[in-house]
Amino acid sequence: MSPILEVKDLTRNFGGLAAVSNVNITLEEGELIGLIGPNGAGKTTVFNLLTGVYPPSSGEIDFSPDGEPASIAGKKPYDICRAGVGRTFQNIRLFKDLTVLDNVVIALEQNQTYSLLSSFLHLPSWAASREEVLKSARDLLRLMRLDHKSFDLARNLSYGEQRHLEIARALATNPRLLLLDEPAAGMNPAETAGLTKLISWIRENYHLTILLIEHDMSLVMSICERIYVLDHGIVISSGTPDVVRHDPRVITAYLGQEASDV
Ligand SMILES: Nc1ncnc2c1ncn2[C@@H]1O[C@H](COP(=O)(O)OP(=O)(O)OP(=O)(O)O)[C@@H](O)[C@H]1O
Repeated sequence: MSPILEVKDLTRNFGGLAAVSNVNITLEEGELIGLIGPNGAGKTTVFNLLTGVYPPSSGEIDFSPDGEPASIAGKKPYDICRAGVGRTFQNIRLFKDLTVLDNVVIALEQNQTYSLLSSFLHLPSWAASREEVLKSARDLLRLMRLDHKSFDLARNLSYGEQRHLEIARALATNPRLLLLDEPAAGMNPAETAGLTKLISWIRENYHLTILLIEHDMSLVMSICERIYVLDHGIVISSGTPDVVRHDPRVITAYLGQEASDV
């Protein structure tokens, strides 16, 4: 059985800067893995390469949702999403002037196959599928504890709630691999503790593989089975939280930042 994701010698240059350099990452199906590193280490660039925001300068990305590896390097974001890679963003990206419910409905509808004509004519096939979409949207909002906010505008949610809504939207695309970019950013310790439990629960119940960028070390160390550490675009360490936490290269990389957190 192939790993669900195999990143091989992935490199991305911006002008003279190697933002990501010969990165190798392997994710087995069902794993919950952390990607950490100081500011500017290249973490979000890795996500942008995995989701087609940028093509790699070189290297390969094999995604195997059904055991058969297929290259997704350089593919368009929409195609990668349809293949089964969902993500959230460090800078929250919601339709802020739409309701919470509509934000999820739109994400769900990306996977719907009814024709434009049936939707225009409101045919029974469209109505049935619309009912299904609304039910799934409500289920996802309940799961993310946002059902009581369904008809609020997304812009009126708290920061933590907006992050929950982003996860609901990512789940709505029916991913096999979920990439979470700083899901706890801006949350208070109680919200972070709740989110930590929720991420584990989602992984189990949606049979997902999760790759997580996070600066909150308590979250990363408590739920990730393995961690990759990037610095200046290079993987400087990888292994269990215990191995990474005690790796002198990791401690050195974080010196000058909040190293004592690691
Ligand atoms: N589109 C771009 N054009 C030019 N440089 C870029 C671009 N995107 C990222 N970079 C540079 O690549 C390097 C890695 O950035 P990236 O955002 O991936 O780091 P990061 O580890 O996610 O940082 P942070 O933890 O601060 O979010 C940085 O030096 C950044 O300025």
